[in-house]
Amino acid sequence: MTQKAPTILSSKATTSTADFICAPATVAGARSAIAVIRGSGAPGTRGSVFTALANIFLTPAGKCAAELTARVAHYGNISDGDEFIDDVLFFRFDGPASFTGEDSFEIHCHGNPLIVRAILTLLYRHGFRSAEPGEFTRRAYLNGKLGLNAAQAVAEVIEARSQLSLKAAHRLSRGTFRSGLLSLRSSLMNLAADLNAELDFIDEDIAFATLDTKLAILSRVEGETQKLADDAQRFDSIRGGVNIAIVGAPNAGKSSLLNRLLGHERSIVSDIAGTTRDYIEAELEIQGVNVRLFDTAGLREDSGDTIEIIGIERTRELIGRAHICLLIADGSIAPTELETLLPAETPARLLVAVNKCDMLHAEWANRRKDSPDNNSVIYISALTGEGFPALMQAFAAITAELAPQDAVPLSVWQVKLLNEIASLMRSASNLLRDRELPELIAHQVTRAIDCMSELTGEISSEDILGRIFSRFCIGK
Ligand SMILES: Nc1nc2c(c(=O)[nH]1)N(C=O)[C@@H](CNc1ccc(C(=O)N[C@@H](CCC(=O)O)C(=O)O)cc1)CN2
Ligand SMILES: Nc1nc2c(ncn2[C@@H]2O[C@H](COP(=O)(O)OP(=O)(O)OP(=O)(O)O)[C@@H](O)[C@H]2O)c(=O)[nH]1
Ligand SMILES: [Mg+2]
Repeated sequence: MTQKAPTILSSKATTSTADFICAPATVAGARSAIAVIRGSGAPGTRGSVFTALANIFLTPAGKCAAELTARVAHYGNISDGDEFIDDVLFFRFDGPASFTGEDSFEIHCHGNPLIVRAILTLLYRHGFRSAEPGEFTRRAYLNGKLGLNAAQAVAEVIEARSQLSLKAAHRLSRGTFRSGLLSLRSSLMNLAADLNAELDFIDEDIAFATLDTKLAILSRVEGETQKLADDAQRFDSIRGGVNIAIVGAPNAGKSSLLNRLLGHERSIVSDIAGTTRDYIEAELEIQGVNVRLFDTAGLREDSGDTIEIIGIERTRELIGRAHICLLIADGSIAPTELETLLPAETPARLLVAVNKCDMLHAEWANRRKDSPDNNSVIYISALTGEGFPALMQAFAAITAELAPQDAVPLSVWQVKLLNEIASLMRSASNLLRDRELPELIAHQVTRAIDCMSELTGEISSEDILGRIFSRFCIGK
């Protein structure tokens, strides 16, 4: 499980890795059956984390942490001198066979914040300090227990709000992103070696790889890094959820639709046109995707009501932020031109649903006969639920396009590096075609190799580590 420890440029770490750290690993401040406190630290002149616990934890047989076997649950008491604090389960992990790679332990106590507080206070008095956010995972990374991408993925796994995000996080931790980049990097390294060799034999005019071979490598790296960057950006836009704005003429059944999707009466429904004034937001999961639904004020051009006009303005704003604009037509009345109600320029994908198909107007019925349900128009009834499976399928099809299948969650700095590599590849290709000096081309290639090492965490800096691990919660 252990890999080569990374190279960290600049050693200005904000916190010392020699410290003994501790933190709650479960939600702090909440009551639960059990709470977990973890601690970690490498042994040094003042002994190990286990000897530091000597006056805190004892088993009924009178054994202290330093005398216990690793990786076994030990029952015992935590006490502060004569004062009993809690009876707990204690786990000891001996470095390097631990999550952090250091000597570490877990205390599983009763899940009361008062007890957690008391145990932490006791640990602080016995040589531990509170861990920084992400410090356990940071240590695991520094000790070569996980790659940087896998460490990043830990935060994503905890943060994921949908199955979609969870899957993307798993892809990041499984290392396909990393191994893909390492393979691209090794082909660039071969290319750089060739270019440098050409430099050495420049007078003899020996080419080590043909121009086409070199261009093919550059183009492959460009294509793949650009795709990774684009996919990550597309994924990022729906990470917080896919926004679906339900819009349409007043009384079309927008609120009824929201309520049916949610399975409860969230929005007020009435036969009075203009019932919904301000938009209403609700969250749900559709086929593994986190969706934010917005029920909006009906759009009409001739409203004289000041509040309704403000509501309509807000609807238009919302459409501008939506991924999907679900336009609801009232199927019980003759079709009217609805698209004119929408803002002309919107990045949102348009999906039209004709509601009230349980009492379809003759003209709609004729249209339906001519062109039955298709990907752009779906007939539904918010009253009976007819057409909802087709609606769900249409949502799923659009989100599948919005969310690339093999995307991984990346940070802004990583997307920037990927874009930089792609652009270096383009300029290197141009230099090659212009028969420029190999050293100029080698320079671009070398820079791209460095970018790749940063992306996979082979090389890192305190700055990058700070950015990654500060996003974690304490205790992770
Ligand atoms: N109680 C508890 N549950 C947990 C964790 C934890 O730290 N404690 N984890 C923490 O995030 C996750 C599991 N991840 C872990 C990863 C590595 C090791 C570990 O001890 N690794 C050793 C031995 C591996 C082995 O036995 O093969 C090693 O890498 O050498 C432990 C947990 C999720 N569940
Ligand atoms: N028959 C039938 N009636 C429906 C259907 N959906 C909604 N209605 C009725 O249509 C009326 C308007 O429904 P709402 O959900 O309030 O419509 P809305 O689009 O939110 O209206 P505003 O908020 O005013 O813009 C109510 O009387 C609903 O009961 C449907 O599928 N079939
Ligand atoms: Mg409404």
